[in-house]
Amino acid sequence: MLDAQPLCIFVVMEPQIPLFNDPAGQHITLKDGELVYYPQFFSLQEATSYLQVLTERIPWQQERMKMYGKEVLFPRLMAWYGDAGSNYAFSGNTYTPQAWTEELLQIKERIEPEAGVRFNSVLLNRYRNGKDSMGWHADDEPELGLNPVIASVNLGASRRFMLRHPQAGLKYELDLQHGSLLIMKGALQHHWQHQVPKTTKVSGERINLTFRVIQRVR
Ligand SMILES: O=C(O)CCC(=O)C(=O)O
Ligand SMILES: [Fe+2]
Repeated sequence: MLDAQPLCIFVVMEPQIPLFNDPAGQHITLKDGELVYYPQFFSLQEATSYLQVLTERIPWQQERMKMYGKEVLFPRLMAWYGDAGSNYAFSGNTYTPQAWTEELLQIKERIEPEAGVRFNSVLLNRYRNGKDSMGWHADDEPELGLNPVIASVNLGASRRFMLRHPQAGLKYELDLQHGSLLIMKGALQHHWQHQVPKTTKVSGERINLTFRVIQRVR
């Protein structure tokens, strides 16, 4: 049984007011995967400015997916940016990237030295309030290749990020705060799933950016 007797490792990050950026990363070694969490990767001012600019300038769309033969709306807004050709297929759709904006390129260049890879695309998700969410999944599409490095930038309301390793019965959770960076790497996407559940505790907006390397450019 998947969720029987999970070994619960529970981490709650202290809420902090990041006036200055602090690039210190917390290395979290999990069975079959690795996380590096930088609670204050961007300063409060930078993070707030990116949140505002992205909220206003990105042509956010509510996409549809097929679920059990029915068309349903994703419970969040999305956008896909990247190098020409870095098409990405998931949940029954293929997304063609829009050309990089200045802000997205700036963020990409800031995080690449930490991630140690050059990203060619980014998926943007906008959670309008606590009712918006993302269900359990792994970022294990063939385009992402073996052991992908995925860098996740968080702006706006803190949301709980939950991970589970169904085979080993393990769980791990952390709150992703405004201005933070989470790097997922190693075999994580092949063994762990993650989600951002709905919550009644959050009413504010949140934008998450997951920078990725799409390997098979079509
Ligand atoms: O919003 C988040 O923190 C998670 C985003 C995510 O898992 C994804 O875009 O694949
Ligand atoms: Fe994901």
